[in-house]
Amino acid sequence: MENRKLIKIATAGSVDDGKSTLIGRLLYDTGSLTTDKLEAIEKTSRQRGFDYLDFSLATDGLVAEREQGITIDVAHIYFNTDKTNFIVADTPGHVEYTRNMVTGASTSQVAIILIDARKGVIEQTYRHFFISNLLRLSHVVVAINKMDLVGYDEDVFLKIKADFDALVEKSNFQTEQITFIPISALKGENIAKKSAEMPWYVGNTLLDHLEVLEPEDLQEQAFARFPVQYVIRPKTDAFHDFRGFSGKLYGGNLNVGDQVTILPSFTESKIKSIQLFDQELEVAVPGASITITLEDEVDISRGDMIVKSSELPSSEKSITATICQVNHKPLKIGQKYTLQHGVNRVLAKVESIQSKIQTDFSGEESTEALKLNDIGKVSFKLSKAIHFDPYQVNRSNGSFILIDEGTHDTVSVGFIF
Ligand SMILES: Nc1nc2c(ncn2[C@@H]2O[C@H](COP(=O)(O)OP(=O)(O)OP(=O)(O)O)[C@@H](O)[C@H]2O)c(=O)[nH]1
Repeated sequence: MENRKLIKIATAGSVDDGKSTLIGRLLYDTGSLTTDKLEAIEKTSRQRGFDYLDFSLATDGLVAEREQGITIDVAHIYFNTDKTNFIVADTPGHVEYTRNMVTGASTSQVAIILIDARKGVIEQTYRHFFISNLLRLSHVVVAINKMDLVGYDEDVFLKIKADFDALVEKSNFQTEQITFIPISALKGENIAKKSAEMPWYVGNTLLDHLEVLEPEDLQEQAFARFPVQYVIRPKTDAFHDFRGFSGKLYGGNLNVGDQVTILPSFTESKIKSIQLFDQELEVAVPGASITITLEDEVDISRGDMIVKSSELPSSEKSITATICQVNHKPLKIGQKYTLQHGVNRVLAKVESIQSKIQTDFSGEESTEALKLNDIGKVSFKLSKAIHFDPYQVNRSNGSFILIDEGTHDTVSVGFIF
């Protein structure tokens, strides 16, 4: 199997900063646009009387997807270079940007925060950076766009960089890397080719920078977590003893012979075999969709989690989490929701709202309710324990959604720290 790097990117920008244009330009410069699409862009640009190609048209007509039961406009756009596959989660900037960005970014490793060179750092830039921070995106690229409209002036770039640096200072953000790149998405300056207009900029082009990133995959440094998706019990006699547990492995490796604990029963056994399609493995790595069998006959059902006995997660009936409210109905103290953690569902009652967090880094304030797009710290009592890791250790095992029991709508996304 070809082993190409996969980089997942979240884009964040305010209305008209040029997000669509940038994505279209990346598609164009990597040869990822179909001839049909390119012809349509050329035709529409001509009709509109432009003397340039309007790449913002490239992402038009993409279907909105449903993610985790949230009706939300997140389009996943794919492009690739010789070495790397990229997925961009494109979320509209204008409406409900917090919930859109949270959803789009929660599976990404890299955030591109767009800033209009004419406007500089604005309030929404704070929010975008805050969310990148909250979701632990390991790399942030600050793309200062529309440099053509400020005469490709280095001083404009330096001023915005200084303002952003001041924001980083205020935030205590432990990012691995923040990179500033002056670009013109429209003209293609510093996207795939180095700009002759900005000789003062000595760094990489955006595409080169994205290609050399080695985003630390949080999952790979964590503990092995294997939520069981299916229990396989073939009926034929030949396979009488076979009982396989299928699912996707998150976190660390699992090996044949590992002593494991099955949650929530806390029963112990040993891994007898690991299969990947029809291949027998000694070791399974994170991200692999595998079927495992155990030495003992253990009662396991969908939603149970198999972990190494030496690496147990936290098991708690009371949790405190950072919540982003993604529904018009506010979250209030005393309310009950269905909390979905992986494939498991438990009842959750809001015990207290500890604070609402200001996304401009000005601090926290007390509140009785969290409204749409608010972010806050909330404590819950659960009907049953969930078995979780902190989000910074294992993203999938450290996050959850809250579902309204009446409407079945997702009302919040939560991250346990
Ligand atoms: N001069 C110049 N104009 C740009 C550049 N990038 C984008 N634009 C223009 O800015 C306007 C907004 O660009 P879009 O790409 O539609 O912006 P957006 O951020 O996707 O906007 P929303 O879709 O509303 O979120 C369009 O008229 C673009 O042609 C740039 O680098 N230079």
